[in-house]
Amino acid sequence: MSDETSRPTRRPDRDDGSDRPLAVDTEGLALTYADGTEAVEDVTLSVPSGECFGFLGANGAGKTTTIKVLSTLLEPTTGRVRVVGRDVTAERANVRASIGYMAQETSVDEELTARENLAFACDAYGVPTDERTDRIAELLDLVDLADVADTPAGNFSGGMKKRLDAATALVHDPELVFLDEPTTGLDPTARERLWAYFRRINDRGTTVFLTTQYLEEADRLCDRVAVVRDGRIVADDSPERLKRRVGGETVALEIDGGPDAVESAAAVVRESAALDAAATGDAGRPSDAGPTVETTDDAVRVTARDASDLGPDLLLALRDAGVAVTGFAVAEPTLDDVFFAVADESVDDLSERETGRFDRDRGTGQSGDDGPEPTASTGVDA
Ligand SMILES: Nc1ncnc2c1ncn2[C@@H]1O[C@H](COP(=O)(O)OP(=O)(O)OP(=O)(O)O)[C@@H](O)[C@H]1O
Repeated sequence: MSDETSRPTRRPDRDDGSDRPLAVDTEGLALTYADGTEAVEDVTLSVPSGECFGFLGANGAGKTTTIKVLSTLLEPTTGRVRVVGRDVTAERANVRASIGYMAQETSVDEELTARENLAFACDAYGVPTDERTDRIAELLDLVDLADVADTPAGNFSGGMKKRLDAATALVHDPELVFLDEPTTGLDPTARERLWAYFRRINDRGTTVFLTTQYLEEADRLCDRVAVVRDGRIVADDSPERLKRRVGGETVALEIDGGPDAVESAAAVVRESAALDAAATGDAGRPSDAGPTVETTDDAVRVTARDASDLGPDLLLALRDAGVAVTGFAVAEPTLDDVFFAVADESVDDLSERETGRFDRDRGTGQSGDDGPEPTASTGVDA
């Protein structure tokens, strides 16, 4: 992928005739800890090979517990859990050989150099001796640490340690890598760099399963995201489609002449045929409720699904009514809107299964090609 700033819509392994198994395939995954905490209650997911998948949730939602089950560190209490086509309980060793796991806490040995850390990981994963030198050199290049290969990791910045950690998880060339909140605590520049490496890893064909609290991270990196709340999936779709369904777009029409002129313009907008047509879309969800028209001191703001499509017709209606529009801007929804909507307990579920649009055989929703470009959003510390 060439663009380092936003994730183009990609549809890996959907219609390419590939017979690779789903990278992650769970049905009703649940895990209750020994003290009775029901950390994960019902997680049903299918992640196709090659996807960059984001698993979002607030603190305590069940992300790490789920990832530990998927990476065979914890046994599920109930449910069917298959990873790279194998059952995580019955075929644990085979699953382990095919996956990499980057934990939340950095696990590099600070006494060892970057190269020695990777050599140690090669030992641990049983990488054939004759492949090690090339593999280590390739990974040091991948994460941009070749120049400091022989420097002790204790001298590295937090971002460099994370990059080394990511490389360590890849020494055995796994089909699938789990990254558990990989950029937590890093500054924006280090985070940005790490994203570039994750893209490279994914672009080489490794499936990426990423947990994060940073919505921008999911937006920028992931083909698809699921949001977990209280151990259950409450949304599952491409970032573009989730944003469109939850947030709606807002068109701001700037009007000269003060509040009275703005109110007159709002009346024209409310009476317009364009708004009437938009109001007859799908109903029943917050995003699908009809368009809303609000006013500020100097603008009329129209929020609706595909509000940008309404813009030209609204401009025409205002021109025909003799209203001067001095500015026009479209604000796109963000993943924050999705997150806050599903964090709000009054919105039960935005998953594709519930809306009937999820096609489990394809493993994802339909293309979001016509969706808005991903926009930057802030982290959530809920
Ligand atoms: N070993 C444990 N024993 C008992 N309860 C646990 C244990 N580990 C986690 N929990 C609880 O399980 C729930 C889910 O925790 P988990 O760590 O999976 O969430 P998370 O989404 O990864 O959160 P965070 O972002 O804070 O890491 C929480 O209520 C947590 O307190």
